[in-house]
Amino acid sequence: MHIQDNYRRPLLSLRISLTSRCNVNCFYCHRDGIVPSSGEISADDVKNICSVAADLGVKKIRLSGGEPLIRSDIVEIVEGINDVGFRDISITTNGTLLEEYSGPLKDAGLDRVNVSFDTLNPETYRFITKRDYLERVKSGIKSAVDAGLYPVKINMVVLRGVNHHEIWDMFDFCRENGAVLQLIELLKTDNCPDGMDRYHCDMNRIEEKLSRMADEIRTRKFMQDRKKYYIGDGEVEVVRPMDNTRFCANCTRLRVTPDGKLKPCLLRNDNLVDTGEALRNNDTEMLRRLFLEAIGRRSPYYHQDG
Ligand SMILES: Nc1nc2c(ncn2[C@@H]2O[C@H](COP(=O)(O)OP(=O)(O)OP(=O)(O)O)[C@@H](O)[C@H]2O)c(=O)[nH]1
Ligand SMILES: C[S@@+](CC[C@H](N)C(=O)[O-])C[C@H]1O[C@@H](n2cnc3c(N)ncnc32)[C@H](O)[C@@H]1O
Ligand code: SF4
Ligand code: SF4
Repeated sequence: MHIQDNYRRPLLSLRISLTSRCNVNCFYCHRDGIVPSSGEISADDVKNICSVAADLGVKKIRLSGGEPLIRSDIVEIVEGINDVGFRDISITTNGTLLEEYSGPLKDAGLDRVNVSFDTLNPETYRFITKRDYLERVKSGIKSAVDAGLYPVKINMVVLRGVNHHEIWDMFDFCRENGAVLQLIELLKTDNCPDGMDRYHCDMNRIEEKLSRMADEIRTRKFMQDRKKYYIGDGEVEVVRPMDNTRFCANCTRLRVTPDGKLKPCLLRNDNLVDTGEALRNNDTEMLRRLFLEAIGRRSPYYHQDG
């Protein structure tokens, strides 16, 4: 049984932001739409939240942030989630600490990772992240593939004038390393700094080219109707959330902030549901009620008449 929201969208997936902290500083970062906070829920809290989510029909857990791998208890967190039992446990990471963690995370029950990696050029990498970790990320990606995390997806935010000309090099890099390329449209949120418009890239032209080259195109129904292009032995997925009513109409996610608030939508912070008291009192019934409240507050951010 899946609980549906008021727009008949089932709740299938929970995205937990484990921290607002990060060890790099990407200039475009929306931090998963989260207002930074210093509080971080414990590994036990994460497990309790996931138990209630599983009871309500959630099948997939995604850990994100900030940078989730800077949590020193990240392996314990994944073990706890794995004990509850889900079809799919994944992490979105910048990959800088992945070489150290791929094996332990796989052993703890992690299924897969998405690694944010926008460029193969060291200068461009430094321009985007303000750090020199490009080689570390490459090693991290290889270690994830070697550890058997599958699929390993490479998240490339397409930035006009910065990396848009690198798409095919990234596609080759992914093919050579057994990863899937995920092209992401730059999203402007309240969290993003000003002046981002000049980096926004028209994804239509990219998708037209992918369509011409693809041997097969598939649509991910319960994943916001995203398109997947199969080209030779490679695979490219395109994520286009901006002003995309179909994307929101097929949204099946609820989020959790680092300080334990349920967040019905990436792009809103005015309808959060605080679970602090329920977590402190270990009150599963109350936590369940709060989940239902948050599900009731879910609504498509971009919609036909708005
Ligand atoms: N508007 C919007 N954008 C999202 C949402 N979830 C993810 N995104 C965007 O999608 C990009 C990739 O997110 P990931 O955390 O790698 O996960 P994913 O691609 O959604 O998940 P999988 O394809 O299952 O691996 C991010 O850059 C976000 O900007 C969402 O719920 N709403
Ligand atoms: C906020 S990060 C958190 C997890 C981790 N630190 C990482 O970078 O993968 C999650 C994803 O959001 C993407 N992202 C961040 N800001 C974005 C923006 N303005 N538009 C589109 N995607 C963005 C990142 O590239 C990354 O793939
Ligand atoms: S690594 Fe992730 S959280 Fe950190 S700044 Fe980059 S996109 Fe944001
Ligand atoms: S409703 Fe739209 S913007 Fe909000 S989380 Fe879902 S897909 Fe993202």
